[in-house]
Amino acid sequence: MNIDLIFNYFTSLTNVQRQHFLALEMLYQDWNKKINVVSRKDIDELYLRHVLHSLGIAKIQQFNEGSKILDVGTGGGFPGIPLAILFPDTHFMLVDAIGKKIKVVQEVIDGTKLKNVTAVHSRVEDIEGQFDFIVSRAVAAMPTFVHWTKGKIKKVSSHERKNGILYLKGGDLSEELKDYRTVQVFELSEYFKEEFFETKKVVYLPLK
Ligand SMILES: C[S@@+](CC[C@H](N)C(=O)[O-])C[C@H]1O[C@@H](n2cnc3c(N)ncnc32)[C@H](O)[C@@H]1O
Repeated sequence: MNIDLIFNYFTSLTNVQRQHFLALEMLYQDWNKKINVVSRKDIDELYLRHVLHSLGIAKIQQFNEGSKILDVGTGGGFPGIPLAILFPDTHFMLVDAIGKKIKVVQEVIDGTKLKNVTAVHSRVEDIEGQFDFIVSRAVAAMPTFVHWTKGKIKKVSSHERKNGILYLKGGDLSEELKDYRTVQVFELSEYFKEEFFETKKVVYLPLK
């Protein structure tokens, strides 16, 4: 596995952040044997396909100290765990409807001793509270996702960019996004040169 990918694209990490990123390899290798949260093929490319991909959101949006981020349908912790390592002063709530996935996320939180992450076993529709941004990857088409997360984004922004959804998506999104006039699509190939990112994007949908 190639941790250098992370260190080369994020050059100002502290020692603690580097240790956290390094720890992910063992934790996911171990836990994935017990509870499958990452496909067998992908686990060998954890740093590329999961960690660096998750961090693509940070190339578009940096999170302020004290802000609150919700990761919907986090599965094994993506994109929430890598982002929580990168932004230790921001609070992340990671939610998934499947308990055994949240079990793995909790083990990763305990194993890294991350203090700024809460893992919650719930459908997102049942989550209370409001967040600055909602992040996600591979959970639902945008209309369904917007419906599920309605009312969960704070109206007042503490970032220059308006609060909203930051969603990792791939491929042709013209049909899926055609009804959203304010949506912005950022190509991750502009930030990461690996072939994996050729079709990968961050979709930003500001709160109405
Ligand atoms: C394909 S997985 C993606 C996992 C992770 N985001 C990733 O990219 O590796 C989709 C996840 O969304 C979760 N999910 C689907 N609908 C949900 C809902 N309404 N509330 C919470 N989690 C949900 C599923 O349980 C599943 O773990």
